[in-house]
Amino acid sequence: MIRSCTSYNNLVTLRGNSTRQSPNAKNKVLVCRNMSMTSRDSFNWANSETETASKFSISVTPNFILPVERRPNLKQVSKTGIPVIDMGKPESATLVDEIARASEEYGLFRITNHGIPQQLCDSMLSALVDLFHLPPQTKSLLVSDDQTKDVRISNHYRKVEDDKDNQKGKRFSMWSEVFKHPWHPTDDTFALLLPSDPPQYRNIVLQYSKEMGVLMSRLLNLMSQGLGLEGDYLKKVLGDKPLCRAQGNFYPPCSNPELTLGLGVHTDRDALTVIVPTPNVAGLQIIKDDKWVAVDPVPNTLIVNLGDQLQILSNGKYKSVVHRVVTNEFHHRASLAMFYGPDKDALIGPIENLIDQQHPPIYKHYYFREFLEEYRRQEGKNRKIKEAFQI
Ligand SMILES: O=C(O)CCC(=O)C(=O)O
Ligand SMILES: [Fe+2]
Repeated sequence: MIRSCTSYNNLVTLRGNSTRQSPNAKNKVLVCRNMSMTSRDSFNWANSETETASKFSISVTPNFILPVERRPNLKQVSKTGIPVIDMGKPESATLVDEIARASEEYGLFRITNHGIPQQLCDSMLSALVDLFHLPPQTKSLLVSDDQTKDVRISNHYRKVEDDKDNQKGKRFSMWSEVFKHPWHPTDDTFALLLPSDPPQYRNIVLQYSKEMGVLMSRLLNLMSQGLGLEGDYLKKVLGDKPLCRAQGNFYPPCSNPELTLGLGVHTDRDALTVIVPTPNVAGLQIIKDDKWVAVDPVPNTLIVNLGDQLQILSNGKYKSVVHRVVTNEFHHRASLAMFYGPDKDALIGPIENLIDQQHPPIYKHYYFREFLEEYRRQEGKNRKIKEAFQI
C-alpha cells in the first residue's frame, strides 16, 4: 500500500533542515491530504483553491523529506546550454551530426519544428493535468501500487539503502504522482484500457501517439545514421512489438524544494523518451560532466531523452542521461514522458558494426525481458541496471 498520511499528527513544519511539530496542524491538513494516497483516498489537488506558496505553506510530511545525502543542493546547479535542434530543416548530414553529437555529449536535447502540432501538445498536457485534478473518488479508482497493473496512478518512492541510524529499508516518497499506461503508434486498442474520465483523454492520447510514432521513427532513423548504420537499423533491432509506455507526471508546488525531489535520480530504462513538459516551469535536471545542469523550459519544444538500451546498443557511444526532477515552490509542473523500448524478446547488446579492437564490447547481450527482471529486482533502489550487464 502507498503510505497513507491520514494521521495528521504526523505533520511537521520545516524550517531549513530542522523539523518540529506543527503548531497549526489543521491548516496543514490540505497539504497532507494532497500528498498522500491509499487505494481509496487518492491525491486531491483539485481541492486546493490556489497554488500559492502560502496555500502550500511550509509543510511537507516526513516521508517526503529526503535523507540529507539525497537532497538536491539546488545552489549547485548550473545552466549550461542544453542543445536545441531544429527538426524542421530537410534531412541532411548536418541534422544527423547535430543529433549524434547531442546524443553522445548529453544524452538529452530539445527539439523544435518536430512535426507534432503545438495545439495537440498543449491539449495533451492539459488533458493530463485534468486527469490529476479529477475528484478523489474518481481518481482513487486508478490508484494502485500493484506493479503488474499496466494502467495506474502511483507515487514513486525509494528506500534507504544503508544501515545508518537504523533506517535501512525505510521508504521516502517523491513529491509527485505518476499516471502510467501503455500507448502504441498504430494499434489503437490500448485506448480501451484508459479511463473514460477526463472524457477527452483517450482521444487526445490516440492522436498524440500517432504523431509520436512518426517522430520517434524519424529520431531513431537519424540516430542510426549518426552511428554510421542504415537508417532503419535501430528500429529493426528494437523489434516488431516495441514496449511503448507512457508516464504522466504531476509535481505540485512544494514549500521546501531543498528537502524533496519530484523524481529521484535515474536513467530511463527503455531506448528513447520524448517528453512534453509544462512550459515556463523548470524542474528537469541532468548530469553533464559530473555536474547537475537545469534543462530550462523553452516554449514549443519537446525534450528527447536517450535511455539505457541506446547506450548499450551503441556500446556506450550514446549516453543514457542521468536525470532528476526538482520541485518548485510556487507552481505545479506536469510532463508526459512517452517511452519506446524493445520487444521483450529482442536480443540487445552492442551492435556488431560498432565493435573493433579499439572499441571492445562493454556490455553482454541479453533478451530485453532479462533487463526488465533486473529492473524489478532493483525496485526502490537507486537502480544500477546497466551495470549488471557490463562485461
Ligand atoms: O518531468 C520530466 O521532465 C521528466 C520525467 C522523467 O524523467 C520520467 O518520466 O522518466
Ligand atoms: Fe526519466
